[in-house]
Amino acid sequence: MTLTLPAPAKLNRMLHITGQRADGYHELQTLFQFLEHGDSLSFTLRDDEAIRLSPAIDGVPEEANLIVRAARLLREAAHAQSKVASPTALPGVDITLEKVLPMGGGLGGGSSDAATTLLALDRLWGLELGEDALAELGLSLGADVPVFVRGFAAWAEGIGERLVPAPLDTPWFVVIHPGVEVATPAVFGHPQLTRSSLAISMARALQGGRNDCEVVVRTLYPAVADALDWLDQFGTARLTGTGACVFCAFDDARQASEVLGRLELERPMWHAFSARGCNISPLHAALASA
Ligand SMILES: C[C@@](CO)(OP(=O)(O)O)[C@H](O)COP(=O)(O)OP(=O)(O)OC[C@H]1O[C@@H](n2ccc(N)nc2=O)[C@H](O)[C@@H]1O
Ligand SMILES: Nc1ncnc2c1ncn2[C@@H]1O[C@H](COP(=O)(O)OP(=O)(O)O)[C@@H](O)[C@H]1O
Repeated sequence: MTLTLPAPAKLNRMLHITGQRADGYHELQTLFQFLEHGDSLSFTLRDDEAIRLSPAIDGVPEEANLIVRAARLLREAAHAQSKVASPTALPGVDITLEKVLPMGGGLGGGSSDAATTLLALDRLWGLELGEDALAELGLSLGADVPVFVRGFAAWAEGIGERLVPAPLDTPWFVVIHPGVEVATPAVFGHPQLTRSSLAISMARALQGGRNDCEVVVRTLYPAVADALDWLDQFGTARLTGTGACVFCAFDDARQASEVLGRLELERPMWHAFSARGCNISPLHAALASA
């Protein structure tokens, strides 16, 4: 049996940096929302214990791939929680990845792939570890993984692990990838990064907010600044996460596709897509009917 599930993108509708912890990680306030657009993963159990991913992602060795890491971590956790006698007592799995989301794009593709892997294998292996345990495992893989495990649009605090549901509007978005890959540690390590925004309430954030990474990312990546300025003529353009993708909201699909048409003529070198925002992750919608 093969289980095929989506790994949707996320947007950070706003992102404020309110401090830095002793371990160097930054404290954030951010609004996460999912997009009806993303990667797709298929899982088929094997007769032996191997975990295999294909195709490989260029430049990401298998042992660093968040999909393989998530599968191995889940197997160890199942053993640690006495669900199985040994990690290799669970059948191996063939995982096929259809990669759509750009890497280092701020769309959370790697994190979303990891969350989809945790939920898919929890189901296929019959583990029922529970969402709290899966979110905690996810957090050890990356700060963005828990929101994809939980599957609801969220107001996030801490490093992104303290989540409460956020009643966001669900417009259509145009998302532009200006052709550069942003290194998240380079942004968070930058001396000029704002690290002391005042903490605000979710209600206030829902009325609009900035992305505190934007100033530094504009300086480090002129292509991102160019994309923000181009998109700003149609509304309020924002960076998602640490970039490189930028987005702008539209009332309907028609307006979004008109902007994509303009983009093709005026900036043919940029990749872009349009997709609707959603407050329940497409992963959870798919799991409910699988
Ligand atoms: C900023 C956000 C917002 O959604 O998005 P992205 O642009 O990466 O998608 C995330 O919190 C990113 O999460 P994620 O991409 O999982 O980051 P991690 O792998 O945990 O961390 C990469 C590196 O970024 C820095 N980092 C990350 C998160 C954070 N709150 N503070 C940090 O200082 C650390 O140097 C860390 O080593
Ligand atoms: N399955 C995966 N998909 C994408 N990136 C991955 C994956 N596994 C590991 N990575 C690594 O994680 C980095 C961040 O990827 P990604 O989550 O797509 O970007 P971002 O955090 O900016 O949204 C990549 O540059 C890559 O080195």
